[in-house]
Amino acid sequence: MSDKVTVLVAGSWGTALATVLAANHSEVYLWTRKPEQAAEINEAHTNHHFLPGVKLPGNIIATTDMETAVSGSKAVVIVAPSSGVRQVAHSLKPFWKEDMLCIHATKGFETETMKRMSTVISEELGCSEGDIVVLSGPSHAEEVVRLCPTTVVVASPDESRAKAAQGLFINNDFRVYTNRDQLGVELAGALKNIIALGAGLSDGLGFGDNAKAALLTRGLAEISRVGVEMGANPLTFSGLAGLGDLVVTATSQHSRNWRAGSMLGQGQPLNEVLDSMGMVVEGIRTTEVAYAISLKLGVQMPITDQIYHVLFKGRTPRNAVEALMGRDRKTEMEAISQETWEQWHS
Ligand SMILES: NC(=O)C1=CN([C@@H]2O[C@H](COP(=O)(O)OP(=O)(O)OC[C@H]3O[C@@H](n4cnc5c(N)ncnc54)[C@H](O)[C@@H]3O)[C@@H](O)[C@H]2O)C=CC1
Ligand SMILES: O=C(CO)COP(=O)(O)O
Repeated sequence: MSDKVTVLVAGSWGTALATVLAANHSEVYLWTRKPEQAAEINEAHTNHHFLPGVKLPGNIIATTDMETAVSGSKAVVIVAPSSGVRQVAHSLKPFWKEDMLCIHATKGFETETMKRMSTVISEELGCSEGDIVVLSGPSHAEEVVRLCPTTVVVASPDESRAKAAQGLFINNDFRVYTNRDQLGVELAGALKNIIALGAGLSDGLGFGDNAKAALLTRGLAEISRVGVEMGANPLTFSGLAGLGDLVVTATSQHSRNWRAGSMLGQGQPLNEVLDSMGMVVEGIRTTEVAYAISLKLGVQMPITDQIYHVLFKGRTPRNAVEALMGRDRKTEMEAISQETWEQWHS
């Protein structure tokens, strides 16, 4: 069987995952819609806008032609921003074969439909949601390409597919765990970006480590609360896709979500912040979706609620903090519903 694998799109994370795959496989095709970017990757072996100063392995072959990228491949990894995943999966469909493994590494929802990425991709490919494997966890592209030790999780209810994805990516620098909870892993990866925006806001306002620890802890509580309500395994949220990714995104200056939050906290307007980033900040659109989900399910997500009002309703970050600190007195264990508590203690 061919040792060719394919990554669909050449942003920061797609290119970084291509470098991991290039260490394990003879040919890695990297698809981009931009001819000048494909030429740069093939000729100079760089992708300077997304990963400045990084030399890419010579066995990464960039192309703008989907058929060339996909035909004969044993696995396709979709790494577009959530807003582009449906379009990319749609373009993939004519060349898609059922025996190809499909993995995605996108952290977000489709805003218009509030659907998860595995749902969107399976709709376009005409396969079952469980056939898609999600790759997530604490993994900044900038560190992965420097071969800093990194751990991620690959999740699918179909364990054989999760194991196949593990086999594709794992090496001494990039350790991969499997998990069956595709739903929980996808929710955790998307929702942590909201809390990372909040941590950036807090730092931008000049608050300290206490505030950030509170945001991370109570943020994880609301992510777990809504995740469990939607059917995820509570333990997923203390794993790599949950706690792990929350910590790395909310505390690292590599994080676009943290950086955007920090600029907002310093008083810059949202449109200026987004113009200056030049890369996707998934947490903005995810905040809209999570806010709508929390209203629809009647699940309290107080931090998400405040960040929604700061981003879209003109509330000042300081007023948002006052609102959070002035909430009714609570018991900490409301993080888990009584029903879930009883289920885990019966
Ligand atoms: N950068 C990172 O360290 C990590 C990113 N992620 C996730 O990976 C996803 C992608 O993020 P990045 O690569 O960082 O974004 P990026 O902003 O670095 O690159 C996005 C790329 O997608 C392309 N693109 C956008 N829409 C497209 C479409 N419809 N068709 C074709 N190409 C399209 C853009 O031209 C750009 O090249 C996001 O969901 C992000 O949360 C996950 C883990 C780490
Ligand atoms: O998900 C990430 C790291 O695991 C990347 O986060 P940002 O999109 O905030 O850079």
